[in-house]
Amino acid sequence: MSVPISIRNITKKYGDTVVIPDLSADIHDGEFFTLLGPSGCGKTTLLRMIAGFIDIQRGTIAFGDQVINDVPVNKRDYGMVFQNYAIFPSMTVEKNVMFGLENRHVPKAEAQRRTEQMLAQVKMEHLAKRFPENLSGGQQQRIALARAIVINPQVLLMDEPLSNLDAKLRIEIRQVIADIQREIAITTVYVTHDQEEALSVSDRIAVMNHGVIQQVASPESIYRRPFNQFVAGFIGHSNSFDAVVVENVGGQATVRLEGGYTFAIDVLRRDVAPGTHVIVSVRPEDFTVHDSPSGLSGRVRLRQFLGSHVQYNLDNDSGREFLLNQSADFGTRLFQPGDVIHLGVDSRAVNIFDATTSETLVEGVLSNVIGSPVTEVPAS
Ligand SMILES: Nc1ncnc2c1ncn2[C@@H]1O[C@H](COP(=O)(O)OP(=O)(O)OP(=O)(O)O)[C@@H](O)[C@H]1O
Repeated sequence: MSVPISIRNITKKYGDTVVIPDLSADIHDGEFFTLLGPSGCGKTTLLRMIAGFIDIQRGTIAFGDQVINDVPVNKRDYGMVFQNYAIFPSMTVEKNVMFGLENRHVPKAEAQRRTEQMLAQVKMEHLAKRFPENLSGGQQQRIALARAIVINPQVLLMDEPLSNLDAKLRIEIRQVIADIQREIAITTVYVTHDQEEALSVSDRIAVMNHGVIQQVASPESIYRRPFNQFVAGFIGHSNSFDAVVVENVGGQATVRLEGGYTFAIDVLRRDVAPGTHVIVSVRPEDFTVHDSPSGLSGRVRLRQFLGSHVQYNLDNDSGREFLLNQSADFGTRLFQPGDVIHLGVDSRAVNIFDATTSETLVEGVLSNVIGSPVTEVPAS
């Protein structure tokens, strides 16, 4: 039976180097929870602490009500899928999947039945008698997944399971993983540094940097309402403009960008005073192109056709570069290097960050990190 995982005040040091200073998180029963962050941010370390390969120096990790700090690796009730498949080369596909059941002394007939059922679920029943060396990487990872979940563990742990596969197989296998995870509703902790992968499969994502969770939220919230500039820049691309709040009457605000372009927004926290220096963050797809010379101007430096859209590298009046994405529909006007494009911003889609703390000033957006201060939003 699947259980929630509770992580409280976890610390990890290697010598004097603190890799995880103090981390807490709640992973809900049955959810697909992804640890996402740049290389070296500590996501594998955290996963390996849950798995029991790395000691928990301080803090606790619990599966349901059971604190597992002192439970040995082989007594923790999880299935794990690794980057390098880690299936036994000397055993057939069928034997690989059955291995965990035999270890748990499941009666032979039942073990056989569950193995067949599992192989059908990962669409590998026709290859049951093959040896791993005769399987592709994608097929090996299907077997690794089957082997991890056939034992009905409380938790499924996955450490960059797709990173050895080519781009097309990555998409195919991530759909297999997401489908099966939803079907059996097992609490899953998934580590990746690939943002598209995280956005596509997760119920919630924890974005990490330097051993600290920056934000925990749904993929849509992480992308649309990042809690700070790190999250905004790590997930997709964000253009940042220096700006100042001109007026703010109960959250109905006017903001002026460097260069003078001024626009109205209604999502600013109402406690942000006029005169406050802010960073306005705009996704490349959240500009509108003006026919008349008004708004924000950018001179085209480079145009790249990317299939579904055209990407322009533009220079603003101060010579700073920013990106614009336009759909590549038939009939969309293409600009040439040297052209000046006049733009407005979709004010619902912009994000505004405090220039000093880098944290969001959009009303109601929280980091949802356990233990972090909750910003009070005044009642209307
Ligand atoms: N055994 C070790 N001794 C010393 N430092 C280590 C050890 N293992 C990991 N580290 C350091 O701890 C930090 C976190 O490593 P970790 O592998 O958890 O990061 P990660 O986010 O999973 O990165 P990647 O995606 O590259 O695997 C890194 O700076 C790494 O160099």
